[in-house]
Amino acid sequence: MKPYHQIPIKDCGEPLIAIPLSNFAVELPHPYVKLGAEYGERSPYCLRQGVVKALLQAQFILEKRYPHWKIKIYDAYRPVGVQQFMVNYTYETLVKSHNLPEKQLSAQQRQDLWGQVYQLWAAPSLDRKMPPPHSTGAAVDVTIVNDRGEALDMGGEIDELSERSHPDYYISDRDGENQQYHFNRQLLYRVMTKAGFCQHPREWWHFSLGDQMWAWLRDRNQLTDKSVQTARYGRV
Ligand SMILES: C[C@@H](N)C(=O)N[C@H](C)C(=O)O
Ligand SMILES: [Zn+2]
Repeated sequence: MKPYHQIPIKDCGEPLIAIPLSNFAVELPHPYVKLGAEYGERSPYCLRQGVVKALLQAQFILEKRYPHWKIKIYDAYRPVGVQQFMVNYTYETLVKSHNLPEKQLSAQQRQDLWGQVYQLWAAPSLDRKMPPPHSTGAAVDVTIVNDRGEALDMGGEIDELSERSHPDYYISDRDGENQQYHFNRQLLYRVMTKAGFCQHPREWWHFSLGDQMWAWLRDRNQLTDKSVQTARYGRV
């Protein structure tokens, strides 16, 4: 259980709608579909109506300052089944990277590896009081591409299991290249938060609006008067 799971959810009932992809850049084919994840009848490129509106606002803010630059959508809606698939996939990839058959791992080694997985991924819980953020249609993983269609270098990859995923990893670096990574991350942070999103404290690419994490972060960062915040989006 994460601290944000204490936040009560009062779902506002807004529908999941297709993201108007022509306004953005998109990672295609979808990275998790490529790995074999099954989405059923819903596309990964949909979000709650209010979240799509905010994402369009973020795109507007970006292109006002940088004409023809685009927010690039890596992932959006994710059913709990896909969350489970990605959690398992990440664990199996970690095991392989240790060059050991899973059966030979000690209980401690297994526990450590699962700990690393859950540093990055939310638990694939079916409990309606603690939905994985992407299963609410309120979370989106994004980066930025410039007017030549090139992704800005953020000094780390989306979904990277490392310290470099921390949004402020390069903050105190005065070295030229690392400073540029921090600048690029700051640009993404600014356009998304100006549109109302909150950023995951450990992942430079993950933003959400209206889910439990968002309500908890707003409370923590004192962005609201109310001491008890409520999430407006639960599991779809
Ligand atoms: C791992 C990344 N793609 C992500 O979305 N992480 C958050 C915490 C999640 O799993 O909801
Ligand atoms: Zn995410």
